[in-house]
Parts: sequence; C-alpha cells; structure tokens
Amino acid sequence: MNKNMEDSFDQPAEDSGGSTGLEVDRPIVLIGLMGVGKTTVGRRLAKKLDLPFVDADEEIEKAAGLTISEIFDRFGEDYFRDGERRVISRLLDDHMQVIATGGGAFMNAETRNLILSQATAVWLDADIDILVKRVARRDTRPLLKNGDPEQILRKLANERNPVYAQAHVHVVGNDSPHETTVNSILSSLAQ
Ligand SMILES: Nc1ncnc2c1ncn2[C@@H]1O[C@H](COP(=O)(O)OP(=O)(O)OP(=O)(O)O)[C@@H](O)[C@H]1O
Ligand SMILES: O=C(O)C1=C[C@@H](O)[C@@H](O)[C@H](O)C1
Ligand SMILES: [Mg+2]
Repeated sequence: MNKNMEDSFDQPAEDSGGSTGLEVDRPIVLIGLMGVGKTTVGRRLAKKLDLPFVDADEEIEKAAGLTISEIFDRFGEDYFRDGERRVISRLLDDHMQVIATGGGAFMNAETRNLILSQATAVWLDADIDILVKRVARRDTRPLLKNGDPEQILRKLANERNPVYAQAHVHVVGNDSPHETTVNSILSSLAQ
C-alpha cells in the first residue's frame, strides 16, 4: 500500500466534482420561473458533476400520491406550499445533490431561508417570450390554467424576479442549448 492510499483512509473522501473538477460542498438548488429549464438543465448539470439529481415537484407528487394539479384542486395552494417546504427541507438534508425546485418554492420565506442557508441557489432565467412557447407544450401547471399564460408569466416575473435575485448565482439561459446553460452555471459556480 503506498503512502497516499494509506493517508486517504484518514481523510474524508473528496467532494464530487465529476469531470468538472469543481468542488461542490453544498447542494445546488435551481430556482426560476416555469419552463425555464430547472428540470432538464438540472438533470444535465448533475450528470456533469457526478451528483444525484432530484426534482422537488416529482418528490411532492410521490409523497402525496397525487399530481400537483390534483393537490392544488383538492387542498389549495397554501397546502401545496407547506408540503413543498417540507419536501425541500428533507432533500437539503438528504445528501449532496442537484435539486430542481418548483417555480414558486423560493417565494415562500421559510423555504427560501432553508435554501439560502443550506445550498447554493442558482436562478435560471430566460425571456418571457421563450417561456411562453415552452409552457404551451404541457398543460399540467395549475397556475397557468386560469388565464392567458403570457400575462400570468409576465405578472409572476414582475413579482418574483426581485426575490429570485437573492440567489447566489444568476444565469440567463434563453435559447441556448441545454449544455451551454449547464456550462454557464459551472463557470458561475467556479467563480
Ligand atoms: N435551452 C433550453 N434550456 C432549458 N429548457 C429548454 C431549452 N430548450 C428547450 N427547453 C425545453 O423547455 C421545456 C421546459 O423545461 P423544464 O421542464 O426543464 O422547465 P422547468 O423550469 O423545470 O419548468 P417547471 O417549473 O414547469 O417544472 C422542456 O421541454 C425543455 O426541454
Ligand atoms: O411557479 C409555480 O408557482 C409553480 C411551478 C411548478 O413547478 C409547480 O411547483 C407548481 O405548478 C407551481
Ligand atoms: Mg420542472
């Protein structure tokens, strides 16, 4: 056994940085509006960092045994937000991973404080015109069901952007391919 290997038994294993060499010592939490790419970009980011990926919306659905639309319809948004906070708290405690949150999670003060204190928050951002085209592909988002999605998204952006701006990192993805956005996040994290 060489000396380096012997030493490694006494030291914590190095944090995962995958192929990037980036030292990740806190979970990475993606925040931002519906359709911005939290799930699809987050999954690729995790792969590159050799970390697990988890989507908070999917975890809430699993825990409740209901879709998000069903939770909103049966129990209302406040109930959903409380469940969302509890699920995100559990995911932050779980282990080092990349976590995609639902678009409204960071607007809840308690959830936001948990994320800001325990994770690196990445605000993924894109122009509303781009988001409008993307969200039109799926009609599973309860907040976009009662009205014109473009108007709703513009209103949400006005309300939420000043709060999203508290994230540690801000990355504008727009129409770039997913991989480009992943690389922009990695560069920002490295700084
Ligand atoms: N460059 C890109 N960056 C991000 N998403 C993109 C990009 N190009 C296309 N998309 C598509 O936009 C759609 C929305 O992405 P995604 O589901 O990852 O968003 P989200 O932020 O997780 O949304 P939600 O808050 O509703 O869960 C997907 O179909 C995704 O493939
Ligand atoms: O922006 C929001 O408030 C939401 C976004 C989705 O990811 C879901 O979490 C839910 O539809 C609410
Ligand atoms: Mg998503």
